[in-house]
Amino acid sequence: MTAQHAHAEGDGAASGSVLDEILAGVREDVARRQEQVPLERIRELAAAAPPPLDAYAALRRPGVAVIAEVKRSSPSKGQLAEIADPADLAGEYAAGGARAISVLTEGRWFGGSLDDLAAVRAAVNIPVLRKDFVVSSYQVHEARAHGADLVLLIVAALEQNVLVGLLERIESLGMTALVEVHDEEETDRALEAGAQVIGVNARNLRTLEVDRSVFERIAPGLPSSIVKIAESGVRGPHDLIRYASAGADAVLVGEGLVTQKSPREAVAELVNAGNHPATPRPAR
Ligand SMILES: O=C(O)c1ccccc1NCC(=O)[C@H](O)[C@H](O)COP(=O)(O)O
Repeated sequence: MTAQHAHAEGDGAASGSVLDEILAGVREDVARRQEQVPLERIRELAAAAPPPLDAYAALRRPGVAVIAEVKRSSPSKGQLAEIADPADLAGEYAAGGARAISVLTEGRWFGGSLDDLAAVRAAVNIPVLRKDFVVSSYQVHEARAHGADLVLLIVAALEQNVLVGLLERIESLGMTALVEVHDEEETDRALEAGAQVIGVNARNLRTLEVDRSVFERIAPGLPSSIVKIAESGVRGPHDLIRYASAGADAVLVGEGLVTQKSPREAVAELVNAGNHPATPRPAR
């Protein structure tokens, strides 16, 4: 099945197999890259990279932080935007006041790459997230070697012992893990694993539908020390304010930015809403 198939027919999503299909492709791609650049070499490159930025501190600063995503396409929507120069887009996001940049590095479904990550890293001085389907420590070292400060871990994609191991590996390299959940059970697993930054993704991985109320259900139960990120479904300031009312420290936004004529202005609008005195602040 292709990304276009899932978008056009919705069948892969309904069958619950989109995540499995993505993971199968990711495993093949990682194995191929590892043949070209062995683990030992990628570890050396990671060790030689400039030190990571403190993403936890950046996302805890006052106001609702905007994490702006470099997103070309997706299983739910197919192609969203031609992004010829991800570094330029990231520069626009940063100029608009984004607190961090998310870079999708998965190639088959999202049209991303590690080259995108490296280009964005070189262009901005704010934390950069490797947003991918990370299942192995090789990918964590790759992330660091290409300048990531944050790495996404999707609880639904990982056995608990693997989640714990990857989280520890990310932290041992000085990076921050953004641990993504979709329901209460995954949230318990994220907390048990020791996550400090939790993203509640409103997009259901089976149906690909966005349900913003999932954040409203889960976020209030999270300890105040946890950075709470609302992922997906922000189409304008009204969605940011809705998530802020439920305790969001940050929102992660893709489609709502890449489809705008001026991504810089679109980010600035969200940032202004996040800083507005009337916008609720998370309880600390
Ligand atoms: O975007 C998708 O269709 C998708 C499908 C399956 C797994 C992940 C998917 N997206 C990754 C993301 O989490 C989003 O890119 C991110 O939260 C931004 O969402 P949005 O602002 O709604 O583009």
